[in-house]
Amino acid sequence: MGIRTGAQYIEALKSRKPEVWLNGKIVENILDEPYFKQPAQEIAKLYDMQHDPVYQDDLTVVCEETGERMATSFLMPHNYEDIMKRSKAFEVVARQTFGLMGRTPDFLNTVVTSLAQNSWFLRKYNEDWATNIENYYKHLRDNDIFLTHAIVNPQNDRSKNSHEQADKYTHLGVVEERPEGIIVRGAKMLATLAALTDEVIVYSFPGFAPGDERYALAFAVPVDVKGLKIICREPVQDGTRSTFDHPLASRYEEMDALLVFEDVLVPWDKVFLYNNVEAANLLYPMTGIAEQPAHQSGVRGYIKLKFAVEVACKVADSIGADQYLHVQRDLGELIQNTEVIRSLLRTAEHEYTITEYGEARLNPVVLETIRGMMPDMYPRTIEVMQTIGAGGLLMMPTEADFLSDELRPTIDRHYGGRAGIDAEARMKIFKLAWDLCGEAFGMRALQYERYYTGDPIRKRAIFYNKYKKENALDLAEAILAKEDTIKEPQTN
Ligand SMILES: Cc1cc2nc3c(=O)[nH]c(=O)nc-3n(C[C@H](O)[C@H](O)[C@H](O)COP(=O)(O)OP(=O)(O)OC[C@H]3O[C@@H](n4cnc5c(N)ncnc54)[C@H](O)[C@@H]3O)c2cc1C
Ligand SMILES: Nc1c(O)cccc1C(=O)O
Repeated sequence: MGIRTGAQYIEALKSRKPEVWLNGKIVENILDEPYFKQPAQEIAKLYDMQHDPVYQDDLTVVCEETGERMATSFLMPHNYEDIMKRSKAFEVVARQTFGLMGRTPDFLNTVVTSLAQNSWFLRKYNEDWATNIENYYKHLRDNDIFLTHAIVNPQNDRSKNSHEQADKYTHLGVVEERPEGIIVRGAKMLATLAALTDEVIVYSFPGFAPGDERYALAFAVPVDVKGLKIICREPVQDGTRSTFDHPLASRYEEMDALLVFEDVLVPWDKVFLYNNVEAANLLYPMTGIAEQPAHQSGVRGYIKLKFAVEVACKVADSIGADQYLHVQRDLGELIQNTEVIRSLLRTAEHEYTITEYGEARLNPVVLETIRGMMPDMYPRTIEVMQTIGAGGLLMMPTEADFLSDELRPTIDRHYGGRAGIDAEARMKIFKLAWDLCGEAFGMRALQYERYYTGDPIRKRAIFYNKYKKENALDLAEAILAKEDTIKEPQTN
């Protein structure tokens, strides 16, 4: 089939009936539901862009195996050129949604591409797991499937491992083996966009202990598989809000969901890992899924940060507040933050290495530095936006007010900004800002940057411990040892 169009993506959505729960009811038709309509169109647009001559050479490449075009995010990176092709594709996608949709198809394409490129790891444990992930990659690539994922156990009792929870199947685990596959039961979170995807892949971040064998698994199923409940969180928009009043929330809602598997059959050929605590703990660090998706996340996060910083600058400029020294200082800080992330991305890409299996990987220390800094930089941007917009963020007439002939002259008189910024121009900027820094939509977007890659506190601690192990702190050691000449660092 090759690359899909937006219409083909929408047709596939229509052809399925996943069990999606929203506000206490099962959604009969996803696309009739106002909450999902616009976000589905945003995804469809990305599929259409793959066919647009303006974007096609960035978003797609010709697959060496099939001779057909495939999404660039399915390209297995072998050299710097591949890295930069992927980087450009990530950026083109991110710009279309201002980085606000984190789980566009390219994200999980990179996850599965990385797993398949590193199937040697699974093959060490089980030949079938390796073959299964290789075939699954081809299935996604050749049919341009949109995937969601659920890799975290729900927060039931974080002080206990999965096998110690109150119920054996609070967390997702295997109930029994059958000739045709495994039966799985229990919950996983936090499947972003699940209702709008074709299939779901399940695996886990490390953290399994002996006794957790039944929970140590990885597999994929269609989202409409029998027994799968997709329970959506409360929406941040109702699908009918004005695009004037909520330019972002009305378009880029990425609905998150808890997935509850009630005795779902996973066929053997879709099982990628099972009943093996060691393999489950090593999957993340050994298969490139700690690095390759971080490239997409880094590029997307950079675009989102840059966008939010630009909005903060517009807010300040529109009311003349950027004439004040402290506002200039804060905005200067935000702009420098975006430059730090941009520079780190280029460094991570430039300082790539080739693994013994021929995979090109970005510098992991630099990637992890981006992941460590974004949970501080993005909230800081939002904080600055809130403090510059101040009370004005709450003093905004609605689109309906603007449309009132009686009220409009008053609005025009009292809601304008500095010279040259009329009421409508200022309100458009402030409404954009409020979607980012006040609305539930913006708070979810902030929570995403804090947590999408895991708990930032533990991630920084892991980073420190690994850094300490791998670096000799040789400058400090040299002075402590009173060396006359300082040795040059070893390069590898
Ligand atoms: C908007 C959004 C979208 C997301 N999308 C997806 C998605 O599509 N797919 C997906 O699989 N995941 C997704 N994630 C989930 C994400 O992977 C998790 O939120 C993330 O891994 C953090 O885990 P947690 O939320 O369970 O927090 P927890 O790990 O429960 O942490 C909660 C608090 O408890 C502390 N804590 C908990 N356990 C420990 C411990 N062992 N040691 C020390 N401190 C501890 C933490 O420091 C933290 O302060 C998304 C998250 C968000 C916010
Ligand atoms: N956040 C991630 C995810 O959801 C899947 C795979 C990798 C990551 C990551 O940030 O490393």
